[in-house]
This record gives sequence, structure tokens and C-alpha cells, in this order.
Amino acid sequence: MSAVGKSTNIFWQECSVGKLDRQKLLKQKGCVVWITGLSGSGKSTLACTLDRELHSRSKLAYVLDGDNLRHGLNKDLGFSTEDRTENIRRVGEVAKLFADAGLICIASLISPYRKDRDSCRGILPESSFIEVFMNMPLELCEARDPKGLYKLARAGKIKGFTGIDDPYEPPLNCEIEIKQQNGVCPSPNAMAGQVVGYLEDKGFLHE
Ligand SMILES: Nc1ncnc2c1ncn2[C@@H]1O[C@H](COP(=O)(O)OS(=O)(=O)O)[C@@H](OP(=O)(O)O)[C@H]1O
Ligand SMILES: Nc1ncnc2c1ncn2[C@@H]1O[C@H](COP(=O)(O)OP(=O)(O)O)[C@@H](O)[C@H]1O
Repeated sequence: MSAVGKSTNIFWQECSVGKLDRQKLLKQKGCVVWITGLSGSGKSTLACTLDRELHSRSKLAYVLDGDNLRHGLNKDLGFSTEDRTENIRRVGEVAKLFADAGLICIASLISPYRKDRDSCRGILPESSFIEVFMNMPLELCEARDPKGLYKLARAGKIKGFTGIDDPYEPPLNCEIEIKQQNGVCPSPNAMAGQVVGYLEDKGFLHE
């Protein structure tokens, strides 16, 4: 019996089917691929291309996209520092459940604050939080501007936009960095291939 947060008198319920049983069934190991970077850096593109590539290899993955989750689970949150922190905390907890279910959970959120990403890392089993940094220059993201948000931010019509008037803290020790080569961004397939190579090397694509 214990107290956790505001809950008192709560108990942990164990079930006889465990993570290892699920991983055996799925022939893979559960983990979280956490994609962080500026708006327009290619997070969703990588998430969806990776999802498709894993699917084609009969591996079960699921994408948690920041924009999409803000339509439901996180629709009560805005973009203040506190709300972004709560956004990342919730998605980290959901991602942890997916990884425990044995899935390769692909989370793609700006997640601008290092301490919030590190907190998510801290609640996952050792080595199963794989941080992927979309290291794309602001100028490239701003030139892409597929939703026209940078334009609005520059015009002062969106306040607190990441990279413009709100901070982005790059990872210090990420597992994977995606960056331009000779000024050219790798193709979506090449970006996904980099992540699949990592998952393969570390044994996540086998039970
Ligand atoms: N102020 C501000 N700053 C940054 N982004 C903004 C903002 N307002 C709206 N948007 C849109 O919200 C998307 C980012 O949501 P996230 O949940 O990933 O953000 S965060 O991790 O909580 O910072 C982001 O999507 P992506 O472009 O896919 O990154 C934007 O479409
Ligand atoms: N590797 C890439 N090469 C060329 N264009 C890309 C690449 N990745 C993303 N893009 C384009 O950049 C824009 C932003 O990508 P998106 O995945 O929506 O970024 P984010 O989710 O980080 O906001 C989109 O128009 C997308 O088609």
C-alpha cells in the first residue's frame, strides 16, 4: 500500500502475462523512439516513414504525434512552459505503456526542454529510450514552413513559437542525430533507414 501523487491507499496489480511474454509473441522488443526537433524539421515525416518501414518488416509500431495528441488527450494544454512540460510528461507515460506492451513506440514532439525529455528517459527501462534529434537549421525549417506558422510567428501573430521567441534546447547525448550532409537533408527513407539500422544493431527487432 502506498501514496503516489494525490492518490493514497493504492496497490500495484501484477498480471501473469508479462512484457517478456508479449515480446515473444511479437518477436521484437518494446522501446520508445523519441523524435525531437523544431517545427518543420521533419519529425512527422520520419515518424511515418519509420512506421511504414517497420510495418513492411512485420514489426508492430505506433506513432504518438504531438500535433495529433493535442486533438484529444492533450487538448487542455497550450504552449506555455508548464503546459509543454505536462504535454511531454503525459506522452512519456503513454509511450512507456506502449513499450511495455511490446511495441516500438514512435513519439514525435518538439519537446523543446532537455529536462522534460530526460524525465521521459528516466521512467523507461535502461536503453529503451532512443532519442532522435532532428538537427535541421532553423533557416531550413522556416523556409519549409508547411503550415505557415513561422510566418505568423515572425509577424507577431503567434507568441512563444519555438525557435523564434521560445527556446529549443538540443540534446547533449542523443542516440541518433539526423542532419544535413553537404547542405542536403537526407531523404525520408534514408532518415528512417538510420533509425532502423540502430534498432537492428541493438536487437530491438528480435525477441
Ligand atoms: N507556439 C508554438 N510553438 C511550437 N509549435 C506550435 C506552437 N503553436 C502551435 N504549434 C503547433 O503545435 C505543434 C507542436 O506540438 P508539440 O506537442 O509537439 O509541442 S511541444 O512538444 O509541447 O512543444 C507544431 O507541430 P510541428 O510543426 O509538427 O512540430 C505546430 O504545428
Ligand atoms: N527528409 C526530407 N526531405 C525533404 N523534405 C522533407 C524531409 N522531411 C520533411 N520534409 C518536408 O518538410 C516539411 C516539414 O516536415 P514535417 O515532417 O511536417 O516536420 P515536423 O513534424 O517536424 O513539423 C514537410 O513539408 C515535409 O514534406
